[in-house]
Amino acid sequence: MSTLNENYELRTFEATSTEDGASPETAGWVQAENQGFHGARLSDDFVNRMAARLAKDSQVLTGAYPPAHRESSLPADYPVATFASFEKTINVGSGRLVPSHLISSVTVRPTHRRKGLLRRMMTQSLTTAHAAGLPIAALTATEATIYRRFGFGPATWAHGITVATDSRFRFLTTPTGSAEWVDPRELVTLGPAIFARFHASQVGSVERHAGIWDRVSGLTDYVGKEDAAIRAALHYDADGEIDGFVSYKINWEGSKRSMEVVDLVAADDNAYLGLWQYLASVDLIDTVSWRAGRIDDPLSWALADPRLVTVTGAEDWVWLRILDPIAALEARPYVSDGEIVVRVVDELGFAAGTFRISVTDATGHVERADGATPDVECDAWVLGSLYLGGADPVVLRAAGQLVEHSAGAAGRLRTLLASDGPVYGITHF
Ligand SMILES: CC(=O)SCCNC(=O)CCNC(=O)[C@H](O)C(C)(C)COP(=O)(O)OP(=O)(O)OC[C@H]1O[C@@H](n2cnc3c(N)ncnc32)[C@H](O)[C@@H]1OP(=O)(O)O
Repeated sequence: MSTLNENYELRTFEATSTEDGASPETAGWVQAENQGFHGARLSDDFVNRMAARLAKDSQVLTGAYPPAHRESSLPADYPVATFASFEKTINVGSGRLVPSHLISSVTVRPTHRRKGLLRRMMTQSLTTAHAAGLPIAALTATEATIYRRFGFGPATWAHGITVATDSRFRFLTTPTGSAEWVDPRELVTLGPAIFARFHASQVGSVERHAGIWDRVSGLTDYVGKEDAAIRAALHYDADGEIDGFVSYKINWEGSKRSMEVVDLVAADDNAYLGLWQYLASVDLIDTVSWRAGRIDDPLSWALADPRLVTVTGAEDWVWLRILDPIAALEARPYVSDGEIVVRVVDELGFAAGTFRISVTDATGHVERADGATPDVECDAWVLGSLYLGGADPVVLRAAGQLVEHSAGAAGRLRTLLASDGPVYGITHF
């Protein structure tokens, strides 16, 4: 790798916003990050709003600044590369919420790419998180080819679905409760408590950051404009307590009328089906699409005609990186007892070594076993994919990404790392 990137100054600072607005450093970083994702130039008001959101989550921002600023270039406050990290919890099963290092906003200006700036910012950030004792790092990726080299593996997935909501839509068992329209802007206040219940119960869920609520409520789109086309409904349980919401947009294209779900959060299974009942009850609509459907979707099992649900796409969602295998593997729950020795190869070193995982009475004990013969061997990114139980070691062995040193070991690892429920999440960051 070229050492050209060493000429750049990396500055790391907390996102800062006061009553007077964003600090100049934060404002420049926000503009640069937005342009890195090909966004339109942002108004000062929206930059201040974004900065306030980043500051609310104590996001730590890194910018790369070239050694010499060209007079005719963008302002010197605009870094040529951006990187953000912040701490949130991930549900690793049985309601266990593990503090995690979330990485976001990774951009490098095209005129400065492939000089190792991403590698430098990533290595620095992971080293800091590891030193701080965070067992896991996580991100959502624009491209699936970037992050394996840094030890991240896909760990949760989503299905794009389109559901026919015409007169054939009928549940085998009717969910209880009812739905009611709400001003979508209310979701900024009502949404977080509903999400907290989802998050506490769903393995694979990532705690949400403050910026999400502006978008799902239509308060601001990606360039700061209000999206007044967003509509929303709440779901109430049989006792009248709010237990779910959906926000959505309606598309009219000639005679085709469809709805697109922006966000759907349910505190439990009944509320989930109740929200679909509501969506299917909207007149003049033929289909409802959602980018973030579950892989194991109860919807198709609940419907009299499961063929109403069409899977239109499959997407990797959260990518995990194990920073501390012992802490991470002891933090998650186990559904069966057993023992296995795993060797992890990690170019960056954080997860490298041989580890014995012993589970007794559903409690995991993990220790270094560097002299022991491993049962299986894999790269750090594979461990990230296996960690929550959403990926199958037997399939990874078939793909040539997990090596079995003792017969049947991939199958034993599958049993040992099985999750206590379908792995899924609805947080993009
Ligand atoms: C978590 C998130 O925020 S996801 C968002 C990612 N950002 C984007 O998609 C915005 C557009 N793209 C970019 O800004 C840049 O091209 C980035 C951030 C993807 C890469 O930044 P660069 O500084 O060019 O990467 P850098 O030079 O450090 O490359 C590091 C390694 O990744 C590889 N790499 C970089 N970009 C890509 C890519 N898009 N696809 C595959 N490999 C890549 C490089 O070849 C290099 O490999 P090596 O070190 O193993 O030889």
